[in-house]
Amino acid sequence: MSAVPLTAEQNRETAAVAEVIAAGRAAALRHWVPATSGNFSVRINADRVAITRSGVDKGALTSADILIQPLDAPLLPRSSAEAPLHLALYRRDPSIGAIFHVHAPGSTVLSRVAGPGGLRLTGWELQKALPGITSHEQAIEVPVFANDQDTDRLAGLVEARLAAPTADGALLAPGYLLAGHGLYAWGTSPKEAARHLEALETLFEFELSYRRFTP
Ligand SMILES: CSCCC(=O)C(=O)COP(=O)(O)O
Ligand SMILES: [Zn+2]
Repeated sequence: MSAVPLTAEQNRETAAVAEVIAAGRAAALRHWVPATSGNFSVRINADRVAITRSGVDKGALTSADILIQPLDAPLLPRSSAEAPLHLALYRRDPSIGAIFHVHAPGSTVLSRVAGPGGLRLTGWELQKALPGITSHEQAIEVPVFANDQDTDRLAGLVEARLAAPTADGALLAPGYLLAGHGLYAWGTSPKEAARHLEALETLFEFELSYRRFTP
C-alpha cells in the first residue's frame, strides 16, 4: 500500500509544529520558561497558527501539546491563557510569522523597575540586532503594560499602543513587556523571532546592570 503524499498545507502545519517545539526547548535550556510559563506560536498561513496548549512544560513539548488555531475562530479548548495576545498580533500584522513569550529574568525584573509606560533603550551596539536599527545612537521604545489576568482586555491595550506613534520618532521594538510577568517578541519567521527575543532579553540584562551604576 503506497502512502498518500502530504499536501503543501499539511507540510506547512508539520513544520510550524516542529518550530514551536524547538522554540520551547531552546527557551527552557536558557531557563526562560520556568514552571510551565511561556507560550509559543508560529504562523501556518494567513488564517491559522500553531500555538502551545495551556499549562504544559514548554521545554518538553510534543505535537500533542500544540493546537492548530484559526485566527478568526473562538479559542480552542485548553488553549494558552495568553492566546488572545498572540492572535491579536497575527491579525493586525500579516508579516508576523512567529511570536515567543518568556518569563526570562532580565525582562521580568526590568519590567517592574521601569513600571507601566515605556522603556527607552539607547547606547547599546546590540540594538542593531533589531529591525530598522543601524546605530547605537538610535532610540528604541519598548512598551510596558501593567499585567492583567484578562488577556482579551490586555490584547486591546497592546493593539492600541502599537498603532500609536512613538515620541521623538523612536523606533518601536518588535516586542513588549508585561510588568512583573515577562517578554513578548516576534519576527517574520521563527528564526527572526528567536533573534529578537535573545537581543531584547540581553539588552534588558545590560540595562539592569547599567542602572545599578548610574543614578
Ligand atoms: C505558570 S506561569 C502563569 C501563566 C503564564 O504567564 C504563562 O506564560 C503560561 O501560560 P499558558 O496558559 O500559555 O501555559
Ligand atoms: Zn506568561
